[in-house]
Amino acid sequence: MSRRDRRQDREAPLLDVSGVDPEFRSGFVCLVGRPNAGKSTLTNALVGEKVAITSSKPQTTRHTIRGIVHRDEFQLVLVDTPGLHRPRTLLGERLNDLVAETLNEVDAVGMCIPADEAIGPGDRFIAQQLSYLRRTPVVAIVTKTDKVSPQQLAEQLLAVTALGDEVIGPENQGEGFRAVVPVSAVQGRQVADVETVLGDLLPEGPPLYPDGELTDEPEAVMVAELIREAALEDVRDELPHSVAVVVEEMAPREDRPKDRPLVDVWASLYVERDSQKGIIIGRKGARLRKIGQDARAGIERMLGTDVYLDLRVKVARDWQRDPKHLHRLGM
Ligand SMILES: Nc1nc2c(ncn2[C@@H]2O[C@H](COP(=O)(O)OP(=O)(O)OP(=O)(O)O)[C@@H](O)[C@H]2O)c(=O)[nH]1
Repeated sequence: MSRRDRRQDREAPLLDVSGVDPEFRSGFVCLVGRPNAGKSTLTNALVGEKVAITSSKPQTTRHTIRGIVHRDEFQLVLVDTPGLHRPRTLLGERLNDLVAETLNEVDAVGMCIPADEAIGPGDRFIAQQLSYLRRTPVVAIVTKTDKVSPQQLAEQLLAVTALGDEVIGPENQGEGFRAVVPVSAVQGRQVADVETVLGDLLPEGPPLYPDGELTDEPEAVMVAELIREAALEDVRDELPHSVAVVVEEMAPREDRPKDRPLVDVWASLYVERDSQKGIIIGRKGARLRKIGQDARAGIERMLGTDVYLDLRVKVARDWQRDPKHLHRLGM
């Protein structure tokens, strides 16, 4: 199946494209990079609203969340992947499968490398994986430029170019990085350059989604991410990868006045051990109450309505290693 056929095969909403400029471009771009490289923050900066969840600790982005960048000349559908990393647990292997699948479907890949950290084995590993993508162009994005001096940035740009030439260069039948673009997503510096470089790599085609649509991720998944983020606040060091959230049910409450709708959300927060359950619940339930309040505030902001959140903490022993649990948790 050609890339163009695959694009038509996707369940994009039906659009009236009769008035579209024939030179309009549209397509899918995937940001990859080792954990903490700045992928989620850049996605947010490009899309202009909080769709991907950021955190200061690695590997919080378990779901593939798309943000859509609408411009006059192109529409760029961003796929924010989990950190591409060496598999350790079963969960790790699943993440890498997901990454591999995603990468084969996209029109361009942006490899994020932080400006303030030396290129390491993790970056090299990812670049090697990208060297297997024969046709998809890879752009290197040097992130967090606000954290380094101009001199350090210049050195990093050279080092990144060298990495591209070495790992995906002519010796491996590649052409190195198609471009190397510096950016500070936090300060909004050169975000437009990243957009232009990626937009230029998209094939000609009509918009894939209606204007104004920021993400096609089901709301329940975004709600689960918001709860998970609230749960990890303050305890990231203790429970880095051991929390998963399932939204069991989500529905507008009946019999509400039209101008004051309310959405009921029933969710379960899974941890791996009883001791972790204790941490989440906290002294006399104080932490769980705070998680509930924070998550509810975030969900209300996202949905624009009042929300009632019923949050239960459950133990699913070693869920990261158990395929049945992973399936149940939507992974
Ligand atoms: N100063 C500065 N910090 C940044 C910038 N971009 C990201 N960060 C910080 O770097 C950390 C990691 O950023 P994320 O966007 O969550 O990184 P990620 O690559 O999505 O991480 P994973 O989800 O773990 O793969 C966060 O603390 C961000 O605030 C930037 O342009 N400047």
